[in-house]
Amino acid sequence: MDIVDIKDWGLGLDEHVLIAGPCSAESQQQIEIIAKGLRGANLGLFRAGVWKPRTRPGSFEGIGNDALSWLNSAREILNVPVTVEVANTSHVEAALKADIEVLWIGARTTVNPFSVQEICEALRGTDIPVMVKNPINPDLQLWLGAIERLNKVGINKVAAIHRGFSDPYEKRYRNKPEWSMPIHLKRMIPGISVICDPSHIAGTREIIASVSQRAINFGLDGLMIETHHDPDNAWSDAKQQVTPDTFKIIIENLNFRETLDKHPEAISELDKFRQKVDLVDAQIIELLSDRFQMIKQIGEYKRSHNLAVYQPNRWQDVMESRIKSGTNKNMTEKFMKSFLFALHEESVKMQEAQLKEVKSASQA
Ligand SMILES: C=C(O[C@@H]1C=C(C(=O)O)C=C[C@H]1O)C(=O)O
Repeated sequence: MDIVDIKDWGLGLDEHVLIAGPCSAESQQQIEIIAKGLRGANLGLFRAGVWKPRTRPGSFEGIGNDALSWLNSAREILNVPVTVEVANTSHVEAALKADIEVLWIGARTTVNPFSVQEICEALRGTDIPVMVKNPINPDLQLWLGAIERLNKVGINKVAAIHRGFSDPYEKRYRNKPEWSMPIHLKRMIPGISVICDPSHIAGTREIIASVSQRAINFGLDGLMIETHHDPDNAWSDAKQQVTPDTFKIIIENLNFRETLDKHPEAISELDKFRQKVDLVDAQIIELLSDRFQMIKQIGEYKRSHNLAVYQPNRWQDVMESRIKSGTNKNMTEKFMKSFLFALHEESVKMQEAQLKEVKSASQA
C-alpha cells in the first residue's frame, strides 16, 4: 500500500499528533471559546463533529453544513488545520467545499464497505488526508479494507484511529481497547500512523489520562481527545469530554517514551538481554514441539480406539494445575488462560486432522 507519512502531509504535523476539540460543534461562540482555551496546547489538528451518527433518533444529530464555516475561527485562533467526520457523499462534498483540511471516517461507517466505497468515490481525484477509525467490532480485515479502498481511489495520506471496540460484557470502558490490533495494523501497513481516541475508549473523563498513557506505551502515534469548555453541558458525549485546561494537564503529564532510533547506545545494551530471550524462545519452541508430538501420539491412540478428541475432565485438570503453576511464578491468570486456550485449540485441531486423514484414506 502507498502511504504518505503523517509528517509529510504538508500540515505541519509531527510524530506525536495531538487532536482536540468538541465532540460536536454547537455554536460559533462555543468553537471560539474552546479554540482560545487550547492555545499553547501544541495542537496538530482541531476537531469538531458537524454530522453526528447517534444511536437513536431524537438526540442532537449535529448542526450540519452551517457549522463548517465556524471552524474557520478555530483555524485562525490556533493556526492549525481542522478535521471533521464524514459519513456519506454529501458530507464529503460539503467538507471539501468548506476547505476542511482532514476528514475522518467514523467507526459506524468503517463497519460498512458500501458506505466506505461511497465516500471513496466522492474523494476520487482529491488528495485530502483521511483518518479511519476502527470498525465497532474488532475486525482487523474491515479496518484494513477501508484503508485499502481509500488507497485504490488515490488517497495515500491515510492514518488510522483506535477508538476501542463495542463489547456488551465490558464494564470498565465504553469501548474496549484492543492494543494488539493497532500494532498488527502498523505491521500490515508500514508507515501508517495510528492515533488513539481515549475519549471513546474511556466513556468517562476520569480514565482518559490513563488510557492515553497506555496508548503511548503501546507505540501509538497521537491522541484525539474530545474537549469542551463546559463538558457537563455539552450537547453530546458530556461524560467523556474534558476542558481545554484538563487537556493540557493530561498532555503535560504524559510520558512520551523515547524511540530506539534516537538512542543507538541502548540497542547494544538491550541486545545483551535479547540474546538470552532468543535462547529461551528457542527452548520454548523445542518444548512446544515435544508437546505436540505427544498430542499426536494421543491422537493416534484415540483414533484407533474410536475415542473423542475433546476430553473435558483432563482439560479441566490441565487448566487448573497450569494456571496454579503459572500464577505461582508471577504470571497473570489472564495470560495463562489465553496461552492455554491457544495451546488446547491447536491440540484439538491437530487430533481432528488426524481423524480426517485416516477417514479419507479408508474411504479411498
Ligand atoms: C491431548 C489430549 O487431547 C485434548 C488436548 C488436551 C491438551 O492439549 O492438553 C487435553 C485434553 C483434550 O481435550 C488428551 O486427551 O490428553
